[in-house]
Amino acid sequence: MTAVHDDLNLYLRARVPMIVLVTVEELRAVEILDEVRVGRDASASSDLVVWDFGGGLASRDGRSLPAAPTPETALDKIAELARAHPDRKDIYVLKDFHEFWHRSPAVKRRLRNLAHALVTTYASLVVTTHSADVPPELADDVVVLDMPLPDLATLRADLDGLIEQTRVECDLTAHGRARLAQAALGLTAAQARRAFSKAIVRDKVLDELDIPAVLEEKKAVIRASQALEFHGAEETVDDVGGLELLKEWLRLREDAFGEEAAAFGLPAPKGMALIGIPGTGKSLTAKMIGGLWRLPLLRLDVGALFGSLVGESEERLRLALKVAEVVSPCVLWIDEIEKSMASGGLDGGTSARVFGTILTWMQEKTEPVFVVATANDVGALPPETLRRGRFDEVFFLDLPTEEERRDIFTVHLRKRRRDPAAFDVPRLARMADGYVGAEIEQAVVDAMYRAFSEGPRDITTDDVARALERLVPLSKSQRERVEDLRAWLRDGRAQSASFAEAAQAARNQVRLELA
Ligand SMILES: Nc1ncnc2c1ncn2[C@@H]1O[C@H](COP(=O)(O)OP(=O)(O)OP(=O)(O)O)[C@@H](O)[C@H]1O
Repeated sequence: MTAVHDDLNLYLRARVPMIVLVTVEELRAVEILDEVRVGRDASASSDLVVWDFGGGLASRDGRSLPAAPTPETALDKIAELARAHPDRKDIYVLKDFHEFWHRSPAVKRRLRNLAHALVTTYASLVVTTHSADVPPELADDVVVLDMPLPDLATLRADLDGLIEQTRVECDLTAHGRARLAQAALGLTAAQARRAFSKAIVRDKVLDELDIPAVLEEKKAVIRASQALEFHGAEETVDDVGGLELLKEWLRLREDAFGEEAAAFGLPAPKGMALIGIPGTGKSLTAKMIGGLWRLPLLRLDVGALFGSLVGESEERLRLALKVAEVVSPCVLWIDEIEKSMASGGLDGGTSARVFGTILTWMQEKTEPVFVVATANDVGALPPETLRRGRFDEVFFLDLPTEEERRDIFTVHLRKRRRDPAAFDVPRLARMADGYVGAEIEQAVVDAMYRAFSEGPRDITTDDVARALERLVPLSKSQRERVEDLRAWLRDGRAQSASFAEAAQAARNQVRLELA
């Protein structure tokens, strides 16, 4: 039994007349409702009756039911049936109703009437829909229940069932089976079944090699949701130059999602915001956290949330957040969160609603999903966004200090298989005052191109120095924008990400006070 079984059972017992079950998994929803019905009353005095636009009313118990080709007739017939047998604990499931309840006042009215009429019977009405967009007139009469994606136990049971059914050769231990089921977390039951079946069909054996295959399948499905993307844990702490304070903060929380931490009474970290000038390593840091904490990293592309149909954006967002919850513990990286506010109300309030949904979810989430929100335009963010309670810490990634620039040159020279000791890194770091990490990387790469085209010969400090001179850093070309952002830091609204910077800020503060 899952939490959704318990919730449904509770509402049915409480005789709530109408339940709206929000899910993309219609089949699973009907199965769960049937399990709840049987668990509650296995006698012949309860039936599960499903209506859809193509098939009319259909009884689980094979009873013959009146024809009901339209939503209006369906509601009328259900009212008649319930009135004729007020003691039956029948569950009527209505599919496709979201297609009608916004468009037809007659459907809306009949639904309300039916909900009121069912109060005097033992029958219940369940509407399955993929959108929680219930018409406001019905809000008083319904309970909206979000059906989560299948949990590990459900997927494990499905996998075991499939293995038995197909009699496939299974080389997996119990632990291996659990890992295979875990790889499918975040998929719907049907998608998981497809991924398992594909793995079985591939070589007629189920073994450890199928785990990456199921993970790949999951990546593809999640990518198709258009707003979420899986990232492998490829970045390590060594790929990030500087940002020592930020790294220290993360290291301290490295094991915070484990069982031991929970037993110790530690709350799981909620999230962090990374604010800063473009190219200072915000995205890089987000990717590094997944690697450092050995957690799956999901990137939510806020821009991709926005669909052309009404309600589509919120729908995509809700699905994405659901996936993150079910995959948890995980890191959810909300890239360029300010984009969700970007249209300035020109889209009929969609962006404001999307943004509001993200903030409310962050405030209320109970699953261990660590949110990393990145932004480089704080002007677009309402001030309450970065309130404590939502984030454990707000970090500001400033222009790198000289020491950090040395670190960043070292990282990128090493990355390109060059020995940093063969370069005058301190000279380059001094020259690169005002350059961000991305620009330093670009200078190294530009120098390599030049050296390659002139020989090829190996690159030297002078090549990199010349590449730096050719580059106009953002801190110069967009001085005002950069200064605005830095002023924001000075206002004390964020924690500096670098040790040296923090020390410098403290020194400046002391100087200011003395003056
Ligand atoms: N501190 C750093 N150490 C090493 N490399 C860095 C650092 N900062 C930036 N880089 C390099 O620059 C690239 C781009 O940086 P990144 O995308 O992380 O910046 P960002 O702050 O997210 O920028 P934007 O706001 O434009 O998305 C990184 O992939 C990395 O190669």
